[in-house]
Amino acid sequence: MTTANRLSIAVLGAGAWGTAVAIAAAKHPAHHHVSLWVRDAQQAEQMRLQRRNPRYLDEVDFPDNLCIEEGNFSHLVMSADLVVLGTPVSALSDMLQTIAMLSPQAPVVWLCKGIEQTNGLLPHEVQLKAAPHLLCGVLSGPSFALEVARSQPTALVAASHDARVQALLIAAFHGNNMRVYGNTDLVGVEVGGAVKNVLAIATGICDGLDLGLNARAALITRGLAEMTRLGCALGGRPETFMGLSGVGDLVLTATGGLSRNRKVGLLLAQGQSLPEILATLGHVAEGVYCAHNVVQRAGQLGVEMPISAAVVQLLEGKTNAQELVQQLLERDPAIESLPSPPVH
Ligand SMILES: NC(=O)C1=CN([C@@H]2O[C@H](COP(=O)(O)OP(=O)(O)OC[C@H]3O[C@@H](n4cnc5c(N)ncnc54)[C@H](O)[C@@H]3O)[C@@H](O)[C@H]2O)C=CC1
Ligand SMILES: O=C(CO)COP(=O)(O)O
Repeated sequence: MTTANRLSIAVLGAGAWGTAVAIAAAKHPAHHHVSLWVRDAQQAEQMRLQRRNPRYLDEVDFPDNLCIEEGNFSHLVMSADLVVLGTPVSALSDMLQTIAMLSPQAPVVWLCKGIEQTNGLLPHEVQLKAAPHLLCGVLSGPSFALEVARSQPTALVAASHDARVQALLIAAFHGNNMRVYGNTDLVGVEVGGAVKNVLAIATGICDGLDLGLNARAALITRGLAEMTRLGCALGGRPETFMGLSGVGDLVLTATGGLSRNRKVGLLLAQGQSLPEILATLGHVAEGVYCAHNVVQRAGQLGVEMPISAAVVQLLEGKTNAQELVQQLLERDPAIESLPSPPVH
């Protein structure tokens, strides 16, 4: 740390969320020094000239203490008090390996929400495989990039097994219009972040077919039961799914007009093909890439996830939106099984 409260923060990856998080850190009352590393040199040049990100959040100006960087990011990682990875899940393994080589002691947190497509690992499992000795954590919770960039009130979860990483995340982001809550349940927080994306595709389909608000509430509630079952089977704590990274992010993403995953569902319901949708979306919709792995991991653990399984069938072109709804409605009657509340 450079002074008592002022941190040097390197945000690697300048998509919508990396950019918004960099803006939030730079606007923090401690006036952190923030470097936002951009992979694409042309985009970096535009951002430096315009002092905003014309590709993703073009209405929000960068504070003066936010520097745009490109090229080799070694110096940024080696001089940072905190490294924030703003890239999608697909880039996590490579980024962590590179950082571990550059600065094995660097505290690193990721922002991505999903499961790695190639081997079905949650982000912290990717880290354990790729760079097991790094000090790590995840920042998650209900947070649309545009609202964070505009400094609208937001509450997040900083999850890490390491109290120093939690404290750094709180020092970096808690303040002004952002509240950051500590948590040690990495599994629960990451399962929430991954599964809510799949469920947001489902509610997008529901709303795209105009099935009504009753249907949407049912999908969210039964979706939360799916998320909780999988998360607990993987070792997460049931109460985490009642928190910001569970029901909080599920409600936001499943109902909010700014969600890309929900948009995928809306467009699928209108009859567009997945390749068409992905070609025009302009952002990563992690639910598309992790739905299969969510269902596969659930299957390995004997966990039933009918809504997520139906989304996978639709994404794989094995059913259409109307058939998917029929399939869910025709399931046998069941007892409403809910996870027991935690005993304190
Ligand atoms: N946009 C949002 O509101 C939120 C997004 N997230 C999560 O954050 C992650 C990133 O999302 P967005 O920024 O919205 O995606 P985005 O689609 O807006 O941007 C992704 C960025 O990552 C860059 N990128 C991809 N691979 C890279 C690599 N190997 N090295 C460097 N840069 C690379 C791309 O060039 C692009 O700029 C996703 O996992 C998403 O689920 C989490 C919370 C909120
Ligand atoms: O994670 C998010 C909000 O918390 C963003 O969701 P989408 O990726 O669906 O836009």
